[in-house]
Amino acid sequence: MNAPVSSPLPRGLYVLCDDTLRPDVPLARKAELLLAGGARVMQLRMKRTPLREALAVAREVVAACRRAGAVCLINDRVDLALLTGAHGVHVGEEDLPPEAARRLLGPQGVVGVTVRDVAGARAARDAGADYVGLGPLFGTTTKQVNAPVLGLEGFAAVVRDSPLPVVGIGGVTLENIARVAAAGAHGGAVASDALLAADVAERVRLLAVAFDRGVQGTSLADGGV
Ligand SMILES: Cc1ncc(COP(=O)(O)OP(=O)(O)O)c(N)n1
Ligand SMILES: Cc1ncsc1CCOP(=O)(O)O
Ligand SMILES: [Mg+2]
Repeated sequence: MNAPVSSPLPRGLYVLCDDTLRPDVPLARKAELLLAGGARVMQLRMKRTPLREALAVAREVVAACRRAGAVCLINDRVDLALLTGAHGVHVGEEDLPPEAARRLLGPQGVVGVTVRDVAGARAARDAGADYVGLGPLFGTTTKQVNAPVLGLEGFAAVVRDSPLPVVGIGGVTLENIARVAAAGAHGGAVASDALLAADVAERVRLLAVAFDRGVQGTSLADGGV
């Protein structure tokens, strides 16, 4: 068990503003709805947006996040993060390595890295990452992931020994996010459960409250406040 670590990322709900879900809705509108629901951490995940359009969209979304006081991370692209003044990036094994992301962003930039286990989390720490994204926690259709589903117990086991704050991802929903928080997650990353909701802003509100309730559940069980 590692000692608690401080993080540039606020603990709580972590939303993905994703271009593969509801492609009929512009990303800037999705970001507006997610922020209206009180999102504090947003990752802009553009998998099918042409690069020049992605740059323009990222400029809009980063500005909206900054106005709302939310942290904005760009998925995959360190260049877009630098050009738009985003707070940081999230990178996985098909992206620039975390050492390179850190070098380009400098000490203040937030670097998140996808990992599958404790060894990955330690390597991410050594590479200068601020947090790790760990999944898939549950089944998901948003991304085809070539790794086994961890489930809550597998997730909690990695969290216990991770030297970095852990954001859980993959199939996180309103139904399970409190348990993800209670398992020790620093963040619960949600894409489809928020973006496919009839009322996106209201769903974000409920998800954030449920995560916080899960955190409190843990501290109560630990004899805390
Ligand atoms: C918080 C968080 N964790 C993991 C991922 C997955 O990143 P990656 O493995 O690079 O896959 P893509 O999202 O790029 O398809 C993530 N995006 N966010
Ligand atoms: C990007 C990513 N990486 C692992 S699962 C996933 C998608 C998460 O989306 P959802 O919240 O809809 O399961
Ligand atoms: Mg990636």
